[in-house]
Amino acid sequence: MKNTILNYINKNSFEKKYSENTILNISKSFQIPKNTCAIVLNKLLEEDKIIRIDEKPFYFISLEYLKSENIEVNKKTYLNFNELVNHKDVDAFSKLVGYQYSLKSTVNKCKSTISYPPNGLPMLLYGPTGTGKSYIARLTYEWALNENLLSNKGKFVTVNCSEYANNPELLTANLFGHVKGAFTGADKDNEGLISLADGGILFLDEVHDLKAECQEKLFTYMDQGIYHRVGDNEKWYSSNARIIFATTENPDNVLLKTLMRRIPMVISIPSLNERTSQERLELIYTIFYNEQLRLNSKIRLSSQVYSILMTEQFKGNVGELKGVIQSSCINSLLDKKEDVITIRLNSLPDSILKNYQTGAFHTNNKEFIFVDDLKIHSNQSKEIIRLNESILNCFKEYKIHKDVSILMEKGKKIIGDYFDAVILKESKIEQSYYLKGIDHILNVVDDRYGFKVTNNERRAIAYYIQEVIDETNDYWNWYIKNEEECEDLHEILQNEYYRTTNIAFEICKYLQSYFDIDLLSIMIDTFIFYIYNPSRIKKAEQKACVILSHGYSTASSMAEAANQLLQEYIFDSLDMPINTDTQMIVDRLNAYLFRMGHIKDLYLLVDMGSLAEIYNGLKIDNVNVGIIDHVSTPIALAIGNGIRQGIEMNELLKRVSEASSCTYHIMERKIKKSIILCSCASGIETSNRFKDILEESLPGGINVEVKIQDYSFLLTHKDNNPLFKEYNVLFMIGTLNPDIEGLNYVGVEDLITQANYEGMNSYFYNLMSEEELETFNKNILKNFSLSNLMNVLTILNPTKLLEQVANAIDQLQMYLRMHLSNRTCFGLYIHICSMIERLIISKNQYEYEDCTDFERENETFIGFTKKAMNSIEKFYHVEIPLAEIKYIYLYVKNDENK
Ligand SMILES: Nc1ncnc2c1ncn2[C@@H]1O[C@H](COP(=O)(O)OP(=O)(O)OP(=O)(O)O)[C@@H](O)[C@H]1O
Repeated sequence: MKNTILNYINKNSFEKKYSENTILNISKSFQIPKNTCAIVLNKLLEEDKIIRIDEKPFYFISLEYLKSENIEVNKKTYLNFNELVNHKDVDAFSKLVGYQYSLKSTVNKCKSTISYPPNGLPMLLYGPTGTGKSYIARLTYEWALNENLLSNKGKFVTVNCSEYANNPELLTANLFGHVKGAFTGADKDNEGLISLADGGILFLDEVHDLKAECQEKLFTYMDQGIYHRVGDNEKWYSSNARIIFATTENPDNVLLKTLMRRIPMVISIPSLNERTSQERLELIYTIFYNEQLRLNSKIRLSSQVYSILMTEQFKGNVGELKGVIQSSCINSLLDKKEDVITIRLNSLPDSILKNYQTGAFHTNNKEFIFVDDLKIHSNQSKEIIRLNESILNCFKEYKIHKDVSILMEKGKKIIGDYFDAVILKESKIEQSYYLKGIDHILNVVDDRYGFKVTNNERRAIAYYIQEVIDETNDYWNWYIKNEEECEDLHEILQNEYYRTTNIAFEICKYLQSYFDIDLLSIMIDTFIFYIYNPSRIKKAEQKACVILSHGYSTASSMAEAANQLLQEYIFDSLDMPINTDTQMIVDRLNAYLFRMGHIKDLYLLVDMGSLAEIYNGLKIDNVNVGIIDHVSTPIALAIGNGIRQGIEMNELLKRVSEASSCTYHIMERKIKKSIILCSCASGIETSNRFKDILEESLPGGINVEVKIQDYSFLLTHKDNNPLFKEYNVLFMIGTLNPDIEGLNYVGVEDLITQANYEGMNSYFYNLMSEEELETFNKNILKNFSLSNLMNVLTILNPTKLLEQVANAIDQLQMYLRMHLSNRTCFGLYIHICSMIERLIISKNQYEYEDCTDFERENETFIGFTKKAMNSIEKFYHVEIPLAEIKYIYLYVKNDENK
């Protein structure tokens, strides 16, 4: 059974359907009880075969799959998918309901106090019972641990002072430790809790019960970090524990003034009644949700129970609310049908029920609310943030599956769901101001691009905009936190869906100026997902049609009219003031084409000007360019219609020119052959060997060649290299980056250490299918292993040579007092081994560059290198020239560990 379940999880993981790996699905698929299923899953978890993502509902992903994707796994459970993929530790406080609302300033104060340099400051949490003081103290510890503020083994040690209210001496002895014989019963030394908390946090709960003598004894520790154990007033002990106090009493009344003076931060925690009903709802949901997990069942509650939980003045605050919910779950365990536990009025504990008289409720007793549905309500106020989060989650998944059509499909669904959910929310869009503005903007866009928006969608957009405005602060904060990801997502959408991006951008620009809101890329992306319509826009995506005309708005009016009449966005326009010369036209066109990304056909509709001159100036390859002159609106319409019907460029331009007096010219795609360039600072021989390995690694039938070039030639010619003109150089593989603008570089050491396959794969865009890329990566993995490379690179005894070189590099690191990264070491191994062979064979009489400056400026480095290489030089009877030492120097200088 275990293996069958593992196979199931594995299969879903590889198909990226992770979220199907829930206990419920697994138990249904294999017809086994959920409890049994949970036991098996826990076993698999224990055995490191799977990990658990604690989203709601939680699901599992197989380790085999994660390994295949090179996703680093360093624990068994993750709070969410984002944490797994980005390895960002989720803020420990995010578990605290209200951490962004009523407890926001509390959390901020805890964070800044505990991290105050050098060792944090003492703080006091003050609030009624059950408000979460202990929980907050614990989360402060987790947070500090994640932030590396505490030592690795630093513990969280709790002392509840009220437990010692009648025996203060025992508390002092337990806290500070005691020596053998200090008091009756002290039969051995005891290190004490302050010592146990060394490097961590000591949490003194109910500190109002800490007697004055003990408070005083704490001062010395708080001031100097030292203390005496009970029974030994001679010896000083030291500890580095940060202290958090908590009390339910007014601290000014119960703590010594001298202690209060030593606590710079007193944080008061609000009672449950002081929190918003939104937050109370979230608390109820979270507590029930955890019970669902524990009991492995769905829970529903009657509307009466719901209403009591929402309104009751719980004196014991969150703690009491939690207790009431837990006991009502226990009381209802027997009322479990078809895996659903029902919580009714009589499930509530008597202490609550006695406050309510029978008949006080008029709500329909048959109404039940499922706990899972509470979630939707509990997060209502920040829908916009949740929307953004969902979009970014899609993007995170995209980074694994790399299929932009799936990204688009999921993004569209998220926006669709959001629209569905908000359309009915009248309250937010009462003000006709929003709707009026949105109507106005969407009508303009409709006129330009034939982009129809239904009334319901208009309402949803109005709601969205109002949320952006209402939640500006949170919206911004969220964006700042996720800026990098947002911009990456935007870049991908813009490259792949340029025309859709144009429309989305235009809508957002209008919204920005009409409502005076900030234009963030996530907003544009939201609109890209919303307006993208595969049947309408996709076919136009690979084609660009630009109307170029002299005059201030001739081209744009023509494009606008044509798009409107065609009811589709086909034409872009470039207006050329009368005195614009051809070069300026060409420059603007090139900028436009650069933004367009991948297109196959470019239609240029021009009013006059030299067609050939325009064409020759275009900086594009692999695109069919059709230029037609004497453009007019009817000609644009005829072309637009033809494109919509899918007529091929040659045929279309022929037809249009025959029916009018204009001429056209087509330049077929000029396809430059794509190549990978091998060029090694270690010599042409090494380049040649890399070339062989690469050719062996490329899957059959791929239209990519491998070429070599002398490294010094590459350096002298920089971007003026004739090879770059003749070929489309996908990237260069070598042992040292020549840093040439526009030349992508992949270091051999990256291939050995399997770093950055992703970057390399992206250079094969459109040249290899997913499967071919996979084969290629597997071959690279095999062929570029260090041992294989050594075998191929040298005719000397590779094991011996590698050992000697590795020793030399170790010595060099020691002399330099540096620790080089693995990447740099691998690069150096390859480089130096190839160099030694070259020196021995002396086939390549290298013209070494003049190194006088290098020699003068790096005397120490040269001395160290010679010393480290000394035994190799002796063994192989070679002398390592200065220019080679300079290469080694460059490697070391570029090391990322530095
Ligand atoms: N904001 C919150 N989010 C989630 N759970 C909470 C929150 N606040 C409190 N709880 C839960 O409520 C229970 C009571 O909290 P806690 O024991 O921390 O309160 P306290 O203020 O220390 O109480 P006391 O003063 O009686 O010691 C705990 O189980 C805690 O996990």
